[in-house]
Amino acid sequence: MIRPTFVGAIDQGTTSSRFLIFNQRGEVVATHQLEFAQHYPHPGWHEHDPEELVSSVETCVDGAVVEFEKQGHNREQIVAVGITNQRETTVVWDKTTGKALHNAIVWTDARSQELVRKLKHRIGASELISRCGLPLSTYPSVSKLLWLLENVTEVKEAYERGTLAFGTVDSWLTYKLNGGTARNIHVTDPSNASRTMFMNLESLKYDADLIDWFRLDRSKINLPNIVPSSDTEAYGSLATTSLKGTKITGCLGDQSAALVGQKGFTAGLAKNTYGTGCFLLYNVGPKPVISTHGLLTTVAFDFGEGKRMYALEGSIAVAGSSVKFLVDNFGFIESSSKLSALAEEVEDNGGCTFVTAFSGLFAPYWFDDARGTIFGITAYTQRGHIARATLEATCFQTQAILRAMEKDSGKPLTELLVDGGMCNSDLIMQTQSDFTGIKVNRPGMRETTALGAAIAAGLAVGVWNSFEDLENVNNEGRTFFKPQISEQEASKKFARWEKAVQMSKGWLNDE
Ligand SMILES: Nc1ncnc2c1ncn2[C@@H]1O[C@H](COP(=O)(O)OP(=O)(O)O)[C@@H](O)[C@H]1O
Ligand SMILES: O=P(O)(O)OC[C@H](O)CO
Repeated sequence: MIRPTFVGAIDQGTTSSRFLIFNQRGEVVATHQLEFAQHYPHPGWHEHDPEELVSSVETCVDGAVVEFEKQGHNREQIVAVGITNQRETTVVWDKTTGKALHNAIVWTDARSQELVRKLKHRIGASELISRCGLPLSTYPSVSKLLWLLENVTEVKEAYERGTLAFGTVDSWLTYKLNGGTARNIHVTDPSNASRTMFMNLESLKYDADLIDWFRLDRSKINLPNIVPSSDTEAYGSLATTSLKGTKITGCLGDQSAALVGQKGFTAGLAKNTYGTGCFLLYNVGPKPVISTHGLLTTVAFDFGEGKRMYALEGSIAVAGSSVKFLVDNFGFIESSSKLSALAEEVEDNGGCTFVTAFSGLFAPYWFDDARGTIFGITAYTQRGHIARATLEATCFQTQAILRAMEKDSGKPLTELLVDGGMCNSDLIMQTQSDFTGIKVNRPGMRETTALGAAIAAGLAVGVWNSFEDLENVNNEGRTFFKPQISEQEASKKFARWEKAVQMSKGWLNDE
């Protein structure tokens, strides 16, 4: 009897780590998830403990394997593992000891604000985007690395010695899960490398001019080798956990993975993932398109010649984290899943608009001096109004991104594929459809990010041989949300949002 094969996916997100085991139909057969600590040492700072990221992943792998074997399967049926991860988050370690030299600086972290402002005055600053797809901001990894080099003695010393290793979370996990110094596997894929500002979007190689522009000495810093997102050798194999020996054959930044998991393989398809942040990726085809309206350009995935795609990206820094904020900081609700119920206690936002600019506003605004602001509070305001204004903030930013995307691509989008924690709320998805005036298409199986990583890994080892093999994967249980308000009403609401955005700008100017 031929035993079925399975693929594992490590999903290391901003709020939690997970390991999921998929069958060939793309169904989840076993899973384990673990939240880990968020560190906010100062306003605007956000860190993770790199060792905890690794141990949480290891615990998830072991937990899911136990569940898998309880079902009568054998761990050897898991033929490959893919990794997907929060992007930009920066880890530095010493390549001789394998020890992290600082906490990971998370993608949301705004501590490099001053440094970035100075860089913006350097000649050539405005041209960087045409080479690497990203504008200067606190968001990409480079600003975090430069801050570490300026402020942390151990990092500076390792740089001077030539032993400093830099990586995004995919590189760090691959390095550690391969056993660290024992194998010294230091790699990344183009979808992750395109978040650093070091990679040339056309060549998918490090760009010496970019590295020089940041005044970094390439000979003193160990950058991960950029290899395809799907590869049978480069990522090594698991040396720890109960899946010892299983090959890692896929790697994608989480937003790219979600696009792959939604089967957004062709130009014109777009997905929006409502996780801690919210990220809209629009597949623009095999050539990069540089935005002139506040969007980013990123490598969508690189599955080899003819299967390499780029995306325009609209990044929203705060989405699910605003819901978590109502839970953790204000105790408005006991858990995120209760947000919709609270919002449904009232009919509308009661005149409140919440600009959730906790660390400035990302696309398409890029205001680093804005901070979270609630407008329109009166004696009438109830908790339900704030809940509604909170969920609307993500939907309005998505609306702003779609408008920018239409201008850049020249084509209006007709359907938005959605996933991520917040998409579990019907109210949020209906609001999104109302605001944007387009159909929202939500899959039944919403672990699309992990599925994307599994697809990247599975394509390398022949679990699937082509995109056509995935035709029947994840089609079931879809829900469609269609606009229920007029275009005129949506525009009126949006104008109010834009006014609030402009009024939140400049809050930090005098600091
Ligand atoms: N039903 C829900 N309604 C609103 N927000 C939700 C709901 N379920 C989860 N969330 C939010 O989604 C986020 C988690 O989504 P997830 O996709 O797991 O994120 P990540 O990949 O960033 O770790 C949390 O910030 C949580 O507040
Ligand atoms: O953790 P998420 O899902 O919000 O994704 C984080 C992004 O990759 C940051 O760019």
